[in-house]
Amino acid sequence: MEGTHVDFRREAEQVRWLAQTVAAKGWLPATSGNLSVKVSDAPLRFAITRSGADKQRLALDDVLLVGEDGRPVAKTSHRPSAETVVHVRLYQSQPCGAIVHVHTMFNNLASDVFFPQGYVDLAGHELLKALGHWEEGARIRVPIVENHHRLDDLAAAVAAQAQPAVPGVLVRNHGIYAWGEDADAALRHLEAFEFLFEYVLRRRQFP
Ligand SMILES: CSC[C@@H](O)[C@@H](O)C(=O)COP(=O)(O)O
Ligand SMILES: [Zn+2]
Repeated sequence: MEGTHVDFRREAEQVRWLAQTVAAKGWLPATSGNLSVKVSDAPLRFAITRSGADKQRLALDDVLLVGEDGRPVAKTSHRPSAETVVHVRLYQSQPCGAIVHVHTMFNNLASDVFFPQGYVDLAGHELLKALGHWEEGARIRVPIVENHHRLDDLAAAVAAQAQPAVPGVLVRNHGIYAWGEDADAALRHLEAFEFLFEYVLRRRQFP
């Protein structure tokens, strides 16, 4: 089969590292979430978790190489993540090398509470620097899209709202897609978003 020779061990190890790191935080409950690391741009190839894998115990074998059609490049008995199409659309539209999708309590709450206004407003926080905003008075809006049942629609909605200056898109009562230039940056962005969502929600309890 075409492409079976592609060596993606380094990217597969990065996916496993990301998955285990994020799973240890409790951010991938009940086999939810999916994670990927780009291997090449032309043609687009990336390493992604298989569908239904428990990321706490992810093996290298649970990471598949897929192409821009979202299908495995080589023969495998596993299916790639059901949400692979979202990763495809993000790689095609954003300058990024890794994508993490997680379901957490605070990103679900934030996506629900702020859905009517369409975004989560983040301002006045030191941790905005971790999202690349070093300017004084930094303020960003993290977009929230509907949790479309059809994954092509979900992918289109996420890609339409994605922007390089805000490396994440929330999906209503589902989770977040966050990305970065590499695995370290994607994890840093995710950690910053999760901290800030928790802060914004907890802050509402005080006058
Ligand atoms: C197990 S519920 C979560 C899934 O429906 C989905 O949203 C998800 O994030 C994981 O899908 P997957 O196909 O395992 O990558
Ligand atoms: Zn999901």
